Amino acid sequence: MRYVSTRGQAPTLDFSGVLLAGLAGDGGLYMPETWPEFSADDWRAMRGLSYPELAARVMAPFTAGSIDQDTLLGLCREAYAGFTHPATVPMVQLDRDLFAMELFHGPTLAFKDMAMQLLGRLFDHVLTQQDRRVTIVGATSGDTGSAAIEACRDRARLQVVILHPLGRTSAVQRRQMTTVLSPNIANLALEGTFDDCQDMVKAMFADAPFRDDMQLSAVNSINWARVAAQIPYYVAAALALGAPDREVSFAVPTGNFGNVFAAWAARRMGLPVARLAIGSNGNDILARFLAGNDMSMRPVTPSLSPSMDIQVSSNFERLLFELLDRDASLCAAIMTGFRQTGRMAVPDASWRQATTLFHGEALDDPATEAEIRRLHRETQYLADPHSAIGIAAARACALPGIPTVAMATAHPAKFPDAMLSATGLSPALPPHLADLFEREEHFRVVPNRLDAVQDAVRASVLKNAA
Ligand SMILES: Cc1ncc(COP(=O)(O)O)c(C=O)c1O
Ligand SMILES: N[C@@H](CCOP(=O)(O)O)C(=O)O
Repeated sequence: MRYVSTRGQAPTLDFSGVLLAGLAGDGGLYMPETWPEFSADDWRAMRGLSYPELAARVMAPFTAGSIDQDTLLGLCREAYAGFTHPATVPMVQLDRDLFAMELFHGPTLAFKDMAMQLLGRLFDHVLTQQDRRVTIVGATSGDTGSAAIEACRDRARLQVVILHPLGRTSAVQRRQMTTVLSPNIANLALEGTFDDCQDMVKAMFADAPFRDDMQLSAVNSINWARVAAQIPYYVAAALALGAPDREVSFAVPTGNFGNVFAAWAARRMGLPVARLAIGSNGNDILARFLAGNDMSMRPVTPSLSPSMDIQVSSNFERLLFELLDRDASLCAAIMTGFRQTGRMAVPDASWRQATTLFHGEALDDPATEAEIRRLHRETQYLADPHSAIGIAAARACALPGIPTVAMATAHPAKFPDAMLSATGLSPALPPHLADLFEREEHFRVVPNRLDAVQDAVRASVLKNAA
């Protein structure tokens, strides 16, 4: 499989190339040159597979030409062996046609482990083949960082530098990152928002001498491999509910648009998906877009669901590229205009097309807390603030007779204050994290300036090389 940039000016690459490149050289995002499609019989043949087998089957067309199928299956088996639930991604029935798929049974208790546990191994495999080292720079609003650190710690060919927004994650999220003291891990606390962190990552990629000198790579969902590894659990959910002989809908708490774009990709590959409901917090740019084609940036406000405190949803560019029938120069022009004006000029026809599949629902903090409380009272289910937003979106956007699966993206113990305030309960961290608050923390505060961040990245690479 070859990959093309959404902005049309970068060379096409194979899967290994895309994995290591992260962001395309023209600032765009890599997309499969053509979409693989599975027939109804292909989907039926996947029923009964274990999760690692299913993941390898679904991802095989994307890695074809770079990674052979046996190797991919072996990596998938290793990646999901450490998940604490035997089903890897169990589903809980909340109502007659409403289910929650729990994606948080990996080591860092959020859905990011689903892709990151595989990505760490894919990086190791490809870098060993090519005898190379890379520096991973990542931006996190709370969960990507710890999942990347856990997946990449102590890997000799990887240096990992994670930027988080100072004071804007939960204490559990921050400590999951900053208490990992491995020499190949560095944590930078940026004086800014997650969007600033993400902009820094993109700016470092745009600085070609720096990018080449540091051998930069990415683990955010701007890296296609992240999105590809998030597709299989949508397939698992749909098959469990009767696909391909029955339609399903998904509801996804959304920030950077990577998770819900994986659902879109599953549909594009032939999975019968009726509706995609997007849940947002008060940072509701995507809900405003779907309601009235208003994709205009507003200042980010901290919320009970900090991982979704995002205004620039990077993966929206991938959907836009498709909505524009893959017109890369128009896509590039719209994205450049967005960064210049803070408003994205999506053509009306594309917006209308998006609204035939996507529906948005935004919950402010009081509504999020009310949803957590209601769920607990009526079903005894403890949903973290992000998952609760997804479940509320599922209820608001459900189609009669079609089951909706809401993605439960984080364990409630990651957000103890919100859970306590909503339910009076504070779920315990699992045994491997029980002493998290006694561990030593290490991170460096950096000003919101590219030169300061680049200096810190360079210093961490030199320190580990010494
Ligand atoms: C717990 C949780 N839920 C939802 C999201 C939003 O997912 P995405 O950024 O893929 O839209 C995130 C962050 O990405 C998250 O950490
Ligand atoms: N919510 C994320 C933000 C980054 O998203 P990604 O999927 O692009 O890595 C986080 O928790 O860090």
